[in-house]
Parts: sequence; C-alpha cells; structure tokens
Amino acid sequence: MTMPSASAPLKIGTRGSPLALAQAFETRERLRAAFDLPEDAFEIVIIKTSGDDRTLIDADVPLKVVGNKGLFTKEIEEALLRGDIHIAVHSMKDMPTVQPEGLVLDCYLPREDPRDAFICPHAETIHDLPQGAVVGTSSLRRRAQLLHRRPDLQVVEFRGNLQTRLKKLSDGVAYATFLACAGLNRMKIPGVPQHAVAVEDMLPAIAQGAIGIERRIGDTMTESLLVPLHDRDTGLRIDAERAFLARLDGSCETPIAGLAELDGDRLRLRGEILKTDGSTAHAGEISGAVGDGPALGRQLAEQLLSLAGPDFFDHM
Ligand SMILES: NCc1[nH]cc(CCC(=O)O)c1CC(=O)O
Repeated sequence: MTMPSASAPLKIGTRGSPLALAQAFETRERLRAAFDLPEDAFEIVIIKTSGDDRTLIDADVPLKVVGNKGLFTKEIEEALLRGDIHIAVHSMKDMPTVQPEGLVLDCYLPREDPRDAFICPHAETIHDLPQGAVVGTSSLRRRAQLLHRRPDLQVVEFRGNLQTRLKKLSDGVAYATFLACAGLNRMKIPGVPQHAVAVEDMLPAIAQGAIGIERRIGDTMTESLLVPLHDRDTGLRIDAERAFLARLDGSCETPIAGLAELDGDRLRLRGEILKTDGSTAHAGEISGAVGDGPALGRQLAEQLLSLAGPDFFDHM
C-alpha cells in the first residue's frame, strides 16, 4: 500500500476545540507509531461545525434547544464525503447511532476512563453536597441523575469551555459541576478539583471516553491504515452500548445512560433511562458472551422499555 507522505499527507479532520485537537493528535501519534511515519505525513484539518458557533453556544439557551445529535459532526462528515479529508476523529459520545450513506465508523482507540468527574473545590462526592446546593450542568442526563439521587439540589445551565466553567465555580456561580474524566485526562489540565463519580451514582453517557475514527466506504487505503489502530475491547463495549441506545433512540429527549464492561469472555451491560426532572429512573443490567454485545444491548433496552411503560416517554 502507498504510505502517506509529506507530499501526499493523510488528512485528519477534527473540530478545533482543545479536546477535539487532543484527540486528533492522539490519532496522528498512534498512526505515526504504527507505520513509523514522520509527523509531516499527516495534516490536521480543522473544521468548524454548527456546534462550534459562538452565538449558539454562548446564548443562554439550553443545548437541547439548539439541537443535539449531529450538531458537532455534520460539517465534518460532509468534508469526508467530498474527499477533503481521509478520516474524521470523533468523541463517540457525540455520534448518532447511524452514519450517513457512504461513511463507516468502526475503528475505536483504546477507551479512556468512561466515568464522569465531579468538579468541586469543597466536596468529594454528590452525597457530600450541602442541602439545596447549586450545581451547574447543561447535560440532561447528569441533571436527571443528580436530581434523582438528590432532589433537594438546584441545577443551573452551565456552558462554555473548561476554563470558563472553572472560573464560574471560583466566582461562586455554582458549588459544583461535572465533566467527563476522559476529557480532563486527555487534555492533561493540572489543578482541577476532580473526583471520579462511582458509576453506581452516575452511569456514564453511552460511549463516553471512546474516540472513533470515521472513513469513506471503499477507501481501502485508509481502511488498511486504520487496522492497527482499532482496539477490540473498546469496540465490543461500544457496540453493546450503541445497540442499547439505538433501540431507545425514539425517545430523543429522555436521558439515557449505559456502560458495558468486559470480564474475560463475558460482557456486562448496565443501562438507565430517566425522566428529565429526575423524578423517575429505570435501571437494569444484562450479561452474556462478549460477542453478543449488540443483542444484549437491544435486550436490555426492551427490558427497560417494558419497565417504563408507554407513558414514560412524555416527550416523544
Ligand atoms: N458533549 C461534549 C463532550 N463530548 C465528549 C466529551 C468528553 C470526552 C469523552 O466523553 O470522550 C465532552 C465533554 C464532557 O462531557 O465533559
């Protein structure tokens, strides 16, 4: 196969946020090491997405009103389809369960810590928060899970990059907030008052902590370059979690959480769906052979759907 080179570099498409760039650099480094290539055999191509639009992001409206799935990916996928880039690097948590015609997303880097991080200078867990404390988050899932366990808390909308959010904490706008451990670990920001949240307290978002690499169907050159990058265990876990999500996806506004873990040849999948206000939650788990992840995901989804009943999805 023809290797990428300085005169014909492999073009890596990414958003321009610090986290997205860290993920693109990790992808480049893994490719470079796998094929012993120089850095200039790769070109990082920054693509602006609707999700990056400042007027939308900074406006004081909940993110769900702006739109959710696909918000950060549409323009990048268009560049991929046009052939402007060879691969696109994504946080799998932000990816819809179905890709556009002509694209495939089946290469996953080794997953980072999937847990949420509790960011608070004064407390270590959500149970230590004072009665009625104000917590900032724009995530419907984190809001619902938090209120389910601590109905006394007050949740406020919290947006902006990590630095902005930390400033808001020190300014007293909120007492605590949450971020994904994966993002914090990948950006290697020192001095953040963070504690990983037990998954029993807050089950992560589907695919949290996983990076996926998308390509064009039929681009066999790129396909073979990605072979050594794929992490099998991550793939088995993400396949189970995304099958669970796909079966529930009709309920687009309902907070959904899920986490698959491997133990030898067994896969254990935990899942949870909640009312947005945290008043009700339905959780369950299922175990089976590692290769049966997608079937287990669908089964667990069916289980939770029947527990919840038809009236649960009031936003459908
Ligand atoms: N929705 C934004 C987003 N997409 C992926 C991550 C974190 C990294 C990851 O989960 O891989 C974040 C930020 C956050 O939740 O703190």
